[in-house]
Order: sequence, then C-alpha cells, then structure tokens
Amino acid sequence: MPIGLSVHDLLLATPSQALCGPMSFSLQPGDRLAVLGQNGTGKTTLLHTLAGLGIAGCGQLLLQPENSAELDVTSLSPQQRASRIGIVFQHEAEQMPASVYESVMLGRLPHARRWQWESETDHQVVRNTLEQLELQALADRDLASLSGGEKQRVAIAALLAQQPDIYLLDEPSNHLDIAFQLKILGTLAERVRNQQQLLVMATHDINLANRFCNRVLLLTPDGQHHFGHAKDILQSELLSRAFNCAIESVDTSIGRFFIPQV
Ligand SMILES: Nc1ncnc2c1ncn2[C@@H]1O[C@H](COP(=O)(O)OP(=O)(O)OP(=O)(O)O)[C@@H](O)[C@H]1O
Repeated sequence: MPIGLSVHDLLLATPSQALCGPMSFSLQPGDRLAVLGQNGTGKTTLLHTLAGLGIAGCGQLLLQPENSAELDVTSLSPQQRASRIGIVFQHEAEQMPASVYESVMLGRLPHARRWQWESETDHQVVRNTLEQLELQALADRDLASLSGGEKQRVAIAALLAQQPDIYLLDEPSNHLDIAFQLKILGTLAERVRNQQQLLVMATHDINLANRFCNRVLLLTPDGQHHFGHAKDILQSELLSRAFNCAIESVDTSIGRFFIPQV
C-alpha cells in the first residue's frame, strides 16, 4: 500500500546527550532516503526512533498510508508495527539456532494469525526470496555456520519476506561483495519504487546512496542536519564539511562518483 512519512520537530538524543535536531521532513510514497554522517552523529538512533523502538528525545512521527488516516508511529501496537515496519540492524543480536529457511520464514511472522501454521503463500514467499538473493543452496544450513556476507543476505531476505511498508536498514552493504551490494540495493530500491513504499538506509557509502536513493539526510557533528533531494545534498563542499575530509566529485559516463582526497 502506498505510504508516506512525516517527521515533525524530532529531536534525537541518547539518555545522556542531545544528538541532532529538531528536524522536520517528509517522505513521499516510493522515496528512498539515505542517512549519512560521521560516526556517532545519530544515524542508528534515528533508525531505532523511526522504528518506534523508543523515542529518545521528542517529536512526532506520522505514517501516512494512502486513503486512510495518519498513524502515530509511537502509538502502533507491536503487531501493527511489525506488519508495517521492517528493520535490519547493523549488528544482529545473537541468533537462535535456526536454518536459513527458518530464519527467512521468521520474516513472515507478522502475517500469521494466532495459532496458525505457515501458509502455502508464506512458503512461496520464502522460496522466491531465497531464489532472489541466491540463497537456495544454503536453505538447510545452520545460520551460525554462514559467512558474514551470507548472514547479511539472510537478514535482508527475512526483511524482504516480511513485506513491510517501511524498510529500515543500518549499513545494508556491510559484508556484501560489490556484486551483491548492487543486486540487493537494486532489488530493495526497485520494490520500494514500484510498490510506493519507503526505504531509509544509514550508510557510509556515499556512492551507493547516490545510486539508489532519491533523498538524503546528512547529519553533522554539531547537531545540525541537511535534508533534500540527493543531487542537492550530495555536493562536494557540503560533504567535505560534514565528514571533515576533502571529498571530490567526478562525473563519469555512468554517473557521478565521490572520492575522498588523499
Ligand atoms: N544507550 C545509549 N546510551 C548512551 N549513549 C548512546 C546510547 N546509544 C547511542 N549512544 C551514543 O549516541 C551517539 C550516536 O550513536 P549512533 O549509533 O546513533 O551513531 P551512528 O551515527 O549510527 O554511528 P556509526 O556511524 O558509528 O554507526 C554515539 O556517540 C553513541 O555512543
């Protein structure tokens, strides 16, 4: 279902310090937002806040599903939150013993009715997702035995199988080789664009942000932020100041790339 998000006066904070804000911005259905900024500027804290996992600070987060009333993220029930919002953390919590297939099936939990076994639709979604992320050959493997990149693909497969309205990802390219970075971010961006959903990803890769996101939120160490169209925010001067490192942009036949100066 097409969905937008509106953020009002959001102040990001930890229990001991204010990090960033107040910030106000809105995302339209189909938008892909990259959250950029130096280490410790609050990117992960923002993702947690958008997921409704405890607002640190204050502000208002409103989901705007097409043709129905706005929903305040902080007042969603756990069931509503799980069916609308999916998140892949940077460091997945210690996993329970499970196969790859079972782990991806966990993404279907928000769709299950109480006391109901997985449906044929659930199995079909899991099989399709495993195929999409080239994980079929690993389906029966114990999660603990996988490589870092394989585990990251399983985590993203579970998110795709969940089919939420909002996809939140912290450093999605972590551990992925170059081909999988492009394939997986391409898959996510295409789905979000086609289904008019939302994607928010925290990343340190400016080039992936430029390639797959149409909106950027740049957090700076002084607690300021810049939000806007990717092409307006991804500018050498702004990036160099935000990262305290000279960053050049180079235009090539396949697009613009950003390179830190040595
Ligand atoms: N529960 C907490 N208690 C105290 N400080 C915290 C807590 N959670 C996060 N912080 C601090 O808040 C700041 C922002 O953390 P956050 O993880 O959001 O940064 P980030 O931009 O995602 O960083 P990175 O690029 O390193 O992943 C950091 O200085 C972190 O140490």
